Amino acid sequence: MTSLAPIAVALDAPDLETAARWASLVTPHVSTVKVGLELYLRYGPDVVASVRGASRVEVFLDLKLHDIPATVAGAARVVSRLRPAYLTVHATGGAAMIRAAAAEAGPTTKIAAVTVLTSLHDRDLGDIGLNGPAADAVRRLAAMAVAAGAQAVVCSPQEAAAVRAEVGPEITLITPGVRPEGSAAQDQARVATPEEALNAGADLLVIGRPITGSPDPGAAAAGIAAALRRTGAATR
Ligand SMILES: O=c1ccn([C@@H]2O[C@H](COP(=O)(O)O)[C@@H](O)[C@H]2O)c(=O)[nH]1
Repeated sequence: MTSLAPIAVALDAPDLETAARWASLVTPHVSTVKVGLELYLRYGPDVVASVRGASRVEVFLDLKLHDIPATVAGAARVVSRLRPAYLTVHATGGAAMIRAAAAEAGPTTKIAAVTVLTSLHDRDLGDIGLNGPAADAVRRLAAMAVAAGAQAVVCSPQEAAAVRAEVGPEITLITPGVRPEGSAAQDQARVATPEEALNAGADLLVIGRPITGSPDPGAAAAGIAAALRRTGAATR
């Protein structure tokens, strides 16, 4: 049996039937499926069971919580009952907020701190009050988030090596902004290929539209997984 690729397929579908179909097609090949805001806001907690189906796939709940500590603590407590492997919060919510989320996440849920969205360019940072370039802001936010109890960090593959050096080997590095060679970047600004991301130290690659936009999402996921195995990147 071949091992599952360290890929979280972003199930950014407009409806549950499509998301569940994509999940059933990709789960023979990837370790994780990611549920984001569109699905969760439309269907609520039931969506997690629907995309899990009968598989043992890990679920990444990408809700990007960002509020005062007490509110985020309550949200983390409630969604931890769904036993997601990861739950995201925005690192810019600050250390107290991250600490509150980490205190409420169950033992099987890692709080993943989103540093600087991969859709932002260096030139966008000033407008949102962050001192750039993005690589510096990501490194600062990652260090703060981990010190506050985050067990995973979300950054672009372009910052993965610097973040790994900053936070050490125990923290799970998750990288969206992954595009196989020749795929359009779409609204992603800081991108790299799957092989580059893993070689830079990423543990889990978030890939959505390059897989789900394919006429055959199962084959697209299998192709990326096989390419990673061929280059040896997946066995880093
Ligand atoms: O910085 C971030 C944080 C989260 N995301 C999420 O990842 C996927 C990427 O999907 P693609 O189709 O591969 O672009 C999407 O669900 C985002 O919400 C991110 O892109 N960047």
